Amino acid sequence: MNSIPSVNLKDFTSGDPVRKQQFVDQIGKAYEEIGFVALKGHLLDDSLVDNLYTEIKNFFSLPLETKHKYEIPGIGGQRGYVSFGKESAKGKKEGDLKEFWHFGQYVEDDAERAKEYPENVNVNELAKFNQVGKEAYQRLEETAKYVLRALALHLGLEETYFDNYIHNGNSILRPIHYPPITQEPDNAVRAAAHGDINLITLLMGAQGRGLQVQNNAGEWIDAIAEPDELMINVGDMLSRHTNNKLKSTIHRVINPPKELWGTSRYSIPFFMHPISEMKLDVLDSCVDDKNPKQFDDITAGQFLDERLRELGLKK
Ligand SMILES: O=C(O)CCC(=O)C(=O)O
Ligand SMILES: [Fe+2]
Repeated sequence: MNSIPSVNLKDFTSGDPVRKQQFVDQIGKAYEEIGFVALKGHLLDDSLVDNLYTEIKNFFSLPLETKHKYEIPGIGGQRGYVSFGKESAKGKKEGDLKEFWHFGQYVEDDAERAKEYPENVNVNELAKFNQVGKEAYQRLEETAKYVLRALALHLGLEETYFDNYIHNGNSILRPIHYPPITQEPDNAVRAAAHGDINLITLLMGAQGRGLQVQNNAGEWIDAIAEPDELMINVGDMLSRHTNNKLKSTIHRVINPPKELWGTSRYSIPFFMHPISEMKLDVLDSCVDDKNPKQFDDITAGQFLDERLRELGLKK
């Protein structure tokens, strides 16, 4: 496969069983082959998208001293600001050429769960930043819920199988700024090749060139979305849970050609995580003689912890 298939979530939510099943089949096939789809019909409206870009560009334009106030030690970068070069892909020593922010879960109906997560960090300098981030988080989370319902059906599970695992889950919304490149980056790239940790990722901002996905033949193909599309991919948690039936595909963000070094890239992934106690143990339905069980049993919380250490975010 050398392009990313496009699907429309409105088919799934249309109420028409034929269109619904078509969506399930299309996304299921795409995730078994390339692990990525471009999704139309998501739940973010244009004004929310515009406001979110405005707010995050305003934030990353603040003076470095101001941004540093929001870099909170001891929480593995799970909320607030993470400065340039801090995160490196698993197994790579050079840091990625990016700075980012994390909005986390807004737990409003479960005091015990609320205690488990670090609090969201409020930016005082920007009046609308916190509220716009929360709205985008919740719209993306709702969009992701429907995508997971479609995947549950594809896997032969109850449609709502994932619902209780993702309600108040440990998802994060990560606006990223890749600043202009000012000197020869040697071995460093905007984002080195990696698989995502989580269940699925919904990515805003894949409209420009930069994101590339490795297909089965090992070739890097461009993943470029239409203006009204989100890029959505399978992460390692879902790949483990399905014994690699659904593919967590390696992807990267390459540096622009030299004449475009002066431009920033802004992208905004929403990493959909379940609650920490969800067992990622391989589903029985994904094991047979031809596909023996490939992964040890582990919970989502343990798996996340392991990976944050490998990324240099947790000590
Ligand atoms: O910036 C992008 O387009 C993709 C970023 C990405 O893959 C990630 O943060 O996991
Ligand atoms: Fe990624």
